[in-house]
Amino acid sequence: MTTRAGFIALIGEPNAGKSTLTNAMVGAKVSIVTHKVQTTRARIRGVAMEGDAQLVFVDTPGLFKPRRRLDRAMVAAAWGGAADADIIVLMVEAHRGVTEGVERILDGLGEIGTGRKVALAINKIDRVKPEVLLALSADLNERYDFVHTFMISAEKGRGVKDLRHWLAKELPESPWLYPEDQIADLPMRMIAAEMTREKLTLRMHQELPYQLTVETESWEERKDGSARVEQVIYVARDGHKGIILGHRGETIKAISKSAREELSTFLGRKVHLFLQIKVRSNWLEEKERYSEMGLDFKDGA
Ligand SMILES: Nc1nc2c(ncn2[C@@H]2O[C@H](COP(=O)(O)OP(=O)(O)OP(=O)(O)O)[C@@H](O)[C@H]2O)c(=O)[nH]1
Repeated sequence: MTTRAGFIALIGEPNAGKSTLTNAMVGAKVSIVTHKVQTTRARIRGVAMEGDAQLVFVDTPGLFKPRRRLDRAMVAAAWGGAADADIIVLMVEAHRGVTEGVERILDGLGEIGTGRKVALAINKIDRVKPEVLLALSADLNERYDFVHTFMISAEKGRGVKDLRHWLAKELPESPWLYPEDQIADLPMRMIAAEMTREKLTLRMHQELPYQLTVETESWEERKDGSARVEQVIYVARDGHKGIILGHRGETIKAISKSAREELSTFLGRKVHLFLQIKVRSNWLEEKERYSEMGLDFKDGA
């Protein structure tokens, strides 16, 4: 069997609908993988299967006019994600048309886009009349040589199938980048633990993030449709516990809030998240900790 696989970067102004489209692409059929890939500059947003092709969507921060240093770093990261991708899809909002921001992105594409497949996806078509769409498509195609133009509504799911089908066809022949069963089976509780670990990593400094691990201890589906999730943060030292708790527990509260919000958005329903910190000086030597992370524990290693 010939398989195809590759990275697809969705770029566009903030609010163009990149996250909505990723979710629509991944759909119910497959799970989504949310984790940082150390070797790639961008974050993997979702993995979708289409026939024999595996589509890996990479998240890029919205492209906007950088003002501060942080802005510049984010925009650079977005372009970095795009430059590493096999296919770039530029998302433009139908009702906003060619804004200054879109013009700037087109200029950027001119610089990095040569020899790459760049498709145009005019999103939010539910918000405009067909004649507006045709004019916009013509205008954009005059400004940049897109290999294909799609008219979509990521939110309503219109045109999403066609786009996914096309992407699958255009990806290079390659073995899958993620084992199919791993994606399908990646347990939700592991993804949820990763989300909390990510929030911890963002807040903690230096080596602390490498000395902790997060496990989901219990996951209870409640009658009202919400989920009750209990997680344990294992730290290696007593002092680390205090740092994660923060003054009057403020740090852990903030971490818990952002992890809960992300998980809740991901699941599309309410989540009650409870975090507990346990000190286990030797957790790095414990076999169960590794299997919880989906890693092999190598004896003697
Ligand atoms: N009417 C309409 N709204 C949409 C459509 N797609 C996305 N939206 C809305 O547009 C808003 C932004 O969507 P996101 O998917 O968060 O946009 P994004 O590009 O990921 O935004 P950033 O992460 O800020 O870069 C949300 O309120 C969506 O509900 C669409 O097809 N039609």
